[in-house]
Amino acid sequence: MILHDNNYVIHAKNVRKQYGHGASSIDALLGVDLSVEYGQVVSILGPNGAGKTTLIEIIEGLRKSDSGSISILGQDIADLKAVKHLRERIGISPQHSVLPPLLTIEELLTQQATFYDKPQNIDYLITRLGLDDKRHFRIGNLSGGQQQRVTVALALIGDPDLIFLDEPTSQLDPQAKRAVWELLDEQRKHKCISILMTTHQMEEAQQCSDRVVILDGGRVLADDKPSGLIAKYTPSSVLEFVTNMDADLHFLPGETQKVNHIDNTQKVRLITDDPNDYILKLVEMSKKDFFLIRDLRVQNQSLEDVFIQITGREMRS
Ligand SMILES: Nc1ncnc2c1ncn2[C@@H]1O[C@H](COP(=O)(O)OP(=O)(O)OP(=O)(O)O)[C@@H](O)[C@H]1O
Repeated sequence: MILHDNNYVIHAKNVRKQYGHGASSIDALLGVDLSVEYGQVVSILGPNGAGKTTLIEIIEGLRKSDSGSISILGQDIADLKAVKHLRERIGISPQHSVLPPLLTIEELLTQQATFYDKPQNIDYLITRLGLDDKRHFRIGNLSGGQQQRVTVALALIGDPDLIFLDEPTSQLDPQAKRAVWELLDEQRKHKCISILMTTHQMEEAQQCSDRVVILDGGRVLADDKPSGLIAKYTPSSVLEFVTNMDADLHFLPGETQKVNHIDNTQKVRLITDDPNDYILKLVEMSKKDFFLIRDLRVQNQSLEDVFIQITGREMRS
């Protein structure tokens, strides 16, 4: 089946993949649908073994699916002739890549740039990825995190329209992660690039994506904007404050948690759909009697909570 859906830069339908045969076979993908609109960043979020790399590499054309149909940039990937000319428009940062250990960063990027008509500026990529002081280092002498940033540079060097990133920041410290995401954001602002990435970092998926696809056991369990997932699966907020031990808290529901502190105060924690109602009441109470309120805060639930809600377990388990 040929898909030419102009709204989607990626359109995958009913993708299936089994590894091996018989009793020891593994169903890695059990009929996955996934679409990415032009200009979107979509994250595939899931625990180890969920099928993320299998899915992204099938879409990239690096692995073969057993069945299903996939189009990228409007071309059916089964049509090898048609997709050949798309190579220049696609950038790939694989999870495991073998880089030439004897070349320096500058030599590798300069060499790769010659494969493209309009490559990006090498100095710009090196600087924005925080690799200035390593540009003349051989790749084999770089740390895992530095090599990972080189892989991101290689994905961007051809100035692609569509980028695939398989766990692009898994080995990076917070500062390097920020550098990668600021660079990708900058690229998005100036060009209409689309990104499909895999991650098992909730925070990254929540902050960086227009949409999150939660994959587990080879199935898509949820697919929505991060805020949409949180609103759908965890509508409640957490209200927390510290108050004196003898504060009159009769207006709070029975399931409110209270933890005593040694300084004669208690931390109160309440899950509620209407934190504002309780905040107004607390303000009112604090005016009447001796009623301390300190460290009052309302926290929205996170994608971590969504994952637990959907799968019944934490990501790391
Ligand atoms: N080449 C392969 N041969 C056999 N089984 C494989 C192969 N590649 C992956 N699998 C199996 O398929 C399932 C999905 O693996 P995949 O690597 O796609 O998951 P993942 O979500 O990317 O995991 P991780 O977060 O650990 O990278 C796993 O059970 C894995 O063991």
